[in-house]
Amino acid sequence: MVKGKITGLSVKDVRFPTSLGQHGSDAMHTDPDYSAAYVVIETDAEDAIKGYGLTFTLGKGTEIVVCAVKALSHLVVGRNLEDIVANFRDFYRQLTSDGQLRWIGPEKGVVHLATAAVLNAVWDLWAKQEQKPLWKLLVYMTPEQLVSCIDFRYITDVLTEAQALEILQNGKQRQEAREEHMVKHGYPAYTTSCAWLGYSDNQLQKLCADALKEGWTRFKVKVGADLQDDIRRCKLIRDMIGHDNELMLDANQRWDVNEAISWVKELAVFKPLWIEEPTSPDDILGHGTISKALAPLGIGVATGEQCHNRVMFKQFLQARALQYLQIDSCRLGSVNENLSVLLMAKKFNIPVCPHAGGVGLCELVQHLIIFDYISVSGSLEKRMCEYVDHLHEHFKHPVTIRNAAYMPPKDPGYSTEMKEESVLLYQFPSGDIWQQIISENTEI
Ligand SMILES: C[C@H](O)[C@@H](O)[C@@H](O)[C@H](O)C(=O)O
Ligand SMILES: [Mg+2]
Repeated sequence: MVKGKITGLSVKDVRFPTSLGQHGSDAMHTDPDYSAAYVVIETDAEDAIKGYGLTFTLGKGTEIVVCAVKALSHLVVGRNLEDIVANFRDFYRQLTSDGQLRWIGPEKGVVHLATAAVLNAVWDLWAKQEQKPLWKLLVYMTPEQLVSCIDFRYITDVLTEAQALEILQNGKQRQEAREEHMVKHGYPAYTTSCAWLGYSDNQLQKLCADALKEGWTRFKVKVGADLQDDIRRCKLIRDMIGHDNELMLDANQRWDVNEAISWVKELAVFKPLWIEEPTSPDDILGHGTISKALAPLGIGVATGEQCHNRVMFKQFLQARALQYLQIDSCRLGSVNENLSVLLMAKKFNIPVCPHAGGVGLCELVQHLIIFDYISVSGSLEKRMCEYVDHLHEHFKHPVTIRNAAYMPPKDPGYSTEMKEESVLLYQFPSGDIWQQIISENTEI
């Protein structure tokens, strides 16, 4: 039973200088400093449990998300947690439909990233008070409770509340067996850690060899800046992993539509399973054109990490413009909006392969995709969750990867809580790490 009134909400700008090692670099984001707007909510409950939430950014601009979180806080502080979870849809709508704030959205951009950070903290608090990892809180909620958390506005033309209920009721069948499978085998993952665009060939080969030894069988490589480089690096990695293992490509929105088609055709020889973000994340029809052109080659289109909201995902699904749907735990309106997208993906029979990496994205999205398998999709076919091997040491309950699979978290909450010393050290710009970088004037 949840309790307590939210008495405080704080938000911090926490940045990790990953650009110094080119970790996370791609054809469009050549110097990412993996960062987070990190939210902590407190209540007056005796248990003094706090809720931790975050959204993911690349360094610059995190301060703007911090401002947006502060702009939302008047809707959160003073609310009873019991009222929030009993009317979660209403609370979601209050955060996303404030008559003035929605003008800088609606449900997109900075204000939606801020909404994600705040709601992620609320879900963390709720799961902790129920003493369950979030995935288990969701699995053991009734279909009615789950549906009550979803704002169906703008998607009822493809998913009504009644259709969502039916999917979830069907999902209750044999869910114990699927939960057992998750606890025993975990959720299948792929790695992006070997082939960031800024890594040298030697780095790529060393990391790939290490990953193969660790049992990884699915690899994603960054492409899009230079075709000859892409051909060389794709050949390198394909030769190392062999033809029994999966290779995916990620262009991070670099190309125009026709350029994407011709460029990927040049890389088809390496038999990629998908091309990720081939063009603008806003170009739904463009993704459809690319999907159709590459289908004869057996190459799918994957996208979602920068897809604003459920309405965009609805149209991607309606237009058959993607073959792999990549939800993100911090881009969409938290668990609430991710639930609606998981249900729409099930309705269209499209596999969900979540985006992860960054700061905490692995820690968070593992809960959502484990729930998806147990209670919504019921399938692991053509499904895998991204894993990136950076920054887990800064979390109190970091992910556990075994045999290239996410093992279900056991600790209560949404795995969002960072170590206090990490927050202190990497807070921007006051943290010691940043004071040192700034004083050395290291190009950052
Ligand atoms: C800037 C980031 O590292 C992106 O390159 C990363 O999220 C990437 O798109 C991915 O799919 O992991
Ligand atoms: Mg990507």
